[in-house]
Amino acid sequence: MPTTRATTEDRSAVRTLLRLWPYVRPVRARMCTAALVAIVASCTGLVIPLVLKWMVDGPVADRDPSGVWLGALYLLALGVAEAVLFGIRRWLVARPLSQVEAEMRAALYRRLQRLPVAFHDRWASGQLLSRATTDLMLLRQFLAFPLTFLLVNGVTIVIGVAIMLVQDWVLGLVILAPAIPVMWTCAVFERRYAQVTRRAQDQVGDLTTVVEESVLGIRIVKGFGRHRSQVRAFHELAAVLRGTELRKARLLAVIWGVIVALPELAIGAALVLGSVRVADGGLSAGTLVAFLSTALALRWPVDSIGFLLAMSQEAATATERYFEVMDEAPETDTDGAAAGAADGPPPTAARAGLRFEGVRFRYPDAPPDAPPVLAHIDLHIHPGESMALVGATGSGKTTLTALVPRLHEVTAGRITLDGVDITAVPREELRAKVAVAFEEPTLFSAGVGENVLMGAGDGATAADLDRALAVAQADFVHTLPQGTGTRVGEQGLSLSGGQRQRLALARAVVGRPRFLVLDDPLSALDVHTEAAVEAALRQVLADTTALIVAHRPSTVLLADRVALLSGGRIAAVGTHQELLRTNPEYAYLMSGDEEDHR
Ligand SMILES: Nc1ncnc2c1ncn2[C@@H]1O[C@H](COP(=O)(O)OP(=O)(O)OP(=O)(O)O)[C@@H](O)[C@H]1O
Repeated sequence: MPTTRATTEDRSAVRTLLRLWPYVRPVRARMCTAALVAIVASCTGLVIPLVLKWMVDGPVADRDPSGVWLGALYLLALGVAEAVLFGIRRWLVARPLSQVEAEMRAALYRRLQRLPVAFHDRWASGQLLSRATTDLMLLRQFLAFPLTFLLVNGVTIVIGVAIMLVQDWVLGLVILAPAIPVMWTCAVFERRYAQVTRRAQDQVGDLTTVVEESVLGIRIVKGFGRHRSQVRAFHELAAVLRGTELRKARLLAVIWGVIVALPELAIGAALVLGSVRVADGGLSAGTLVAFLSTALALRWPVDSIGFLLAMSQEAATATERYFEVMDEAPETDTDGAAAGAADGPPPTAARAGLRFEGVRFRYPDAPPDAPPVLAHIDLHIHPGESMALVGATGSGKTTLTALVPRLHEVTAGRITLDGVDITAVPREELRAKVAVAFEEPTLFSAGVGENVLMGAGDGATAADLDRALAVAQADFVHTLPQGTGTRVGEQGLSLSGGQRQRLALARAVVGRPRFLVLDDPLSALDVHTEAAVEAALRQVLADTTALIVAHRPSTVLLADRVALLSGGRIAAVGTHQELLRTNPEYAYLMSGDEEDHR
């Protein structure tokens, strides 16, 4: 299962999180206002101990009931002000942050659409899914809460400690004593937590992949009675994830223990020391009350640091995982020197059509010592000609067809359309010129008509749709409950294989492409339907240059000529009959039902 596992050891969480700035920038004013409001709210809480001091040393000592009531009123007003301010903060950030999350998700989706097929070959879909969902949710939570509160709590702690030192510097120093061990624990925690978080988030991605694969492959799972082993595999992965989450919980428990216990001990020590000094008359009771209330008011800001740091680490990991995808180079529109030649020289007879010149191709993730899938391909398909591509299974036919619309890039050599290097043609233009249909037809969760019209530009009409459906012998569409508006289920699973293939073929021909690349498009059809499709397709192919991967003589007969792919080269080119006579490999590949088609 391909996943990416980056190391987080040398990562700076701050530097990683700073990469979020371009997305946060548009809402920076609201974020700053919200942080300011939160700081004011938090500091409002610190005024309460000072009111308490005033009450204890004043009205309480003087036994003045009206002064005590006034003090109580002040305390109530401060409490209400604090609550209202925190409410305003929440209101300020909620909407802008969901906007940030939505924008980041849209950017990720845009990038995924633009990343080359080689990237998608390499990445497990669950890893991408978990980045688009869990990771982005973690980022929103970080921006809404820890980002603000690490700042707010930091400021509150500094102001609170300053107030305590001003009240009584000896007791203040007692309270400050745990600061160094707490900071050291935080630093160690951060490093360890970063690694475990990364592992957990990657494991969520793996688990998502297993769930997705077993849902999509439910027929295979059931058909082969593999449900128990699938459940076992899921349980095993879930147990690994649970172990990692428990490790996270243990780390959190340790830091929480240290962060809570040490300051509590310090408060206890300050309480004893302060009480002794009040008894000796060296400290007023009001000052001790104010001091301890301030210390208690700082408990939450200090205690929360543990989980705020944990959430920040998770957010840093999520950012890292997000940018692993965003940093991948998307498909460029045109490449280097060839760009600009798209308008190119007018095609001459020798140059027109589809040409492969010394094309070599190796999959980027193939082992370095493996031979290239395509070693040296030279092939010329004339304008309006249809060429069948025949070869043993695994000889590279699908690979060769994928090079024409640039789903993969040639390793060496070049492919030209009407004399123009395909790398010089903007991809959008190239893919408008070249239509494709693959053996495994993918349909999207949309209406049948929408699925077919995906193959045409915006100007396509209902007549174009009907023509394409007729060519592909897909008239069964009209008998569906809502005709061409009928939605096909996820991946079109509610249709038969042959029906899906015919829709994919209709999608390929609906835009009247100049070049057509078909990868064994009729393999799932019965002979009668195949013959009908071929008859209709022949009219389409009359003015289209086509490359058709074929396994069966019936499909080969669609084409004007046949190319035999063998050993990474075009071993022979000729008509079906010529090759049958002169090429033993071709004759062998076509043996079986060839007699019916002579
Ligand atoms: N994404 C990939 N990464 C690495 N190698 C690949 C990839 N896709 C295919 N291959 C390898 O490339 C070779 C050619 O595969 P390809 O699918 O082009 O053959 P094919 O002639 O179309 O086969 P078939 O007739 O069975 O469809 C095979 O050895 C295959 O293992």
